[in-house]
Amino acid sequence: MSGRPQGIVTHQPAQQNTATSDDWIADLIVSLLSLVWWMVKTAVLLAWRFPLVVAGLLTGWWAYTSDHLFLVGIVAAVLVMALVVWRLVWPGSFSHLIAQPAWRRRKRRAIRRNWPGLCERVGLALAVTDRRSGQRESWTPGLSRLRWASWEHLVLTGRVQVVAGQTVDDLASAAETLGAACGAWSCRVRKTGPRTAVVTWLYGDPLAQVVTRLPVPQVLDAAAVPIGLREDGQPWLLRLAATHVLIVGVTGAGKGSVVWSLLGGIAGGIRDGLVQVWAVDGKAGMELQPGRDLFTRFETTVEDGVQLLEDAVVLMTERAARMAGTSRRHEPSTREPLLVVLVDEVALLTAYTPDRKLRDRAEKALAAIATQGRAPGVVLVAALQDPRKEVLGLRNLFPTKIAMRLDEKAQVDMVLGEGARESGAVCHQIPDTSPGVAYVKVDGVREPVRVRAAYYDDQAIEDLARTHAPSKAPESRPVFSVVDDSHPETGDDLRQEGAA
Ligand SMILES: Nc1ncnc2c1ncn2[C@@H]1O[C@H](COP(=O)(O)OP(=O)(O)OP(=O)(O)O)[C@@H](O)[C@H]1O
Repeated sequence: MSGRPQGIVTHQPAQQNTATSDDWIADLIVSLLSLVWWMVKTAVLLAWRFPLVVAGLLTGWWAYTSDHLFLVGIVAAVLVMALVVWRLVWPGSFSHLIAQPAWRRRKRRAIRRNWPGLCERVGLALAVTDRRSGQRESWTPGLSRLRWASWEHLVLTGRVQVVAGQTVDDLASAAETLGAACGAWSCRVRKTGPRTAVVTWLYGDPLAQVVTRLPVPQVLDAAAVPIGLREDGQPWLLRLAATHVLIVGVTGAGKGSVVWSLLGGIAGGIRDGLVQVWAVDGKAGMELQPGRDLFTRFETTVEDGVQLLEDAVVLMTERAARMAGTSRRHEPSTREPLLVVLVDEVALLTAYTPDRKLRDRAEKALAAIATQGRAPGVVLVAALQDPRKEVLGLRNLFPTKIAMRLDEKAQVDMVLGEGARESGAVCHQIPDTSPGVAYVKVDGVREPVRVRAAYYDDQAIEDLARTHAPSKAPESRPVFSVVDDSHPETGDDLRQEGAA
């Protein structure tokens, strides 16, 4: 019994020796391949991260081995001198083509590389205990798609996914600290999903300069009217279709520039008869008079202004009755144009006029338009200085709110809604040297957006009115008749009260 196993045993060492030598060769090949792979990877990484240093070293090596050291030295010295001269004589183009791209690359790389550390420092790291090992680990939100959204305005954006156990609100609360930690003057967080957000770092302020007048769109797009610039350097496009717009700001805040930019943005539609603007300027026409030719109706007294609002309600009611059962969405046409009811300093109608009956009629007509005007294409655009409730009780009926410079920080939430100031809308901190700057809050979108309206000077307004006045052809005007008897509670009601 014991002999056979012995034979086997004596054979085994020979088998083991072959296997060991095979393993040894395989290990060596694997190690060599790993080494080569590591060297290639490191070389590519170094060339990618430090292209100039690697190019310099390679050139130096080549010059040394091929006896061209002197020649290369001369070329290098000439290059350095050329750069110095460029920097001194044409600092603008040097900064634009050399310094800024290098700075942008460094900045982006630094944030990407230091992201976990940055998150830890601003309180965005979550300590988690590993279930198997029992060890404490630090989890930080993931960062991807980090890129410069605007080179000109130095806007860097990245997609951030918070870790399970965090919310986008946690990220938003850390935005200011995160911005400062990254050396940005401002940082915004825009939620894009339950756990994802786009983070925007602003290294420059595109709104610091006056925004020049935008080209007038020749084709009406009431869903995206160009008004100016957003702080991320993108155009500020305002939805006018199916909404109402409230513009609030102290005197001199630049409400006029929002109004004129808006009129400029729809001027193509006004000229083509697709939009009608009925304007009320209770300050005897002082503000809106230069654009008189753009308006189908223009009233300059409180009494006439209130009448205009009531007429708009009649038109709205008629149109709604016509649309009932056929269409739920108004499409602007020359027969049924989008009606923009523009009221400058709406408080003159609702609060400051001593005639109580007139105030009530104004409130009632404004409330009717604000609650029922969107579907039949009657849009209210109102400008206001004082946002208190007793001045304009129905400010919450405006889905789009634009808050410009305000006196007190409590007024921010008053205009834009609860939590707007916490979300970064610091209207009370807008300097009086930046007229036209505002925060826009649209219902359904969490974060207010900082913007600046383009500036229209008197000449620009005059040109706009001259070149885009609506055609006087009778067929381009909507039929405006007394309201149908079947809807007495809205149109007739108001009309009778108005006449009283
Ligand atoms: N977007 C803008 N860019 C640069 N300057 C502007 C802008 N908007 C307004 N301004 C300047 O600020 C001044 C005040 O603007 P504006 O009259 O529009 O303010 P407002 O809010 O309408 O004031 P008020 O309520 O007293 O009428 C203007 O004379 C103009 O010079």
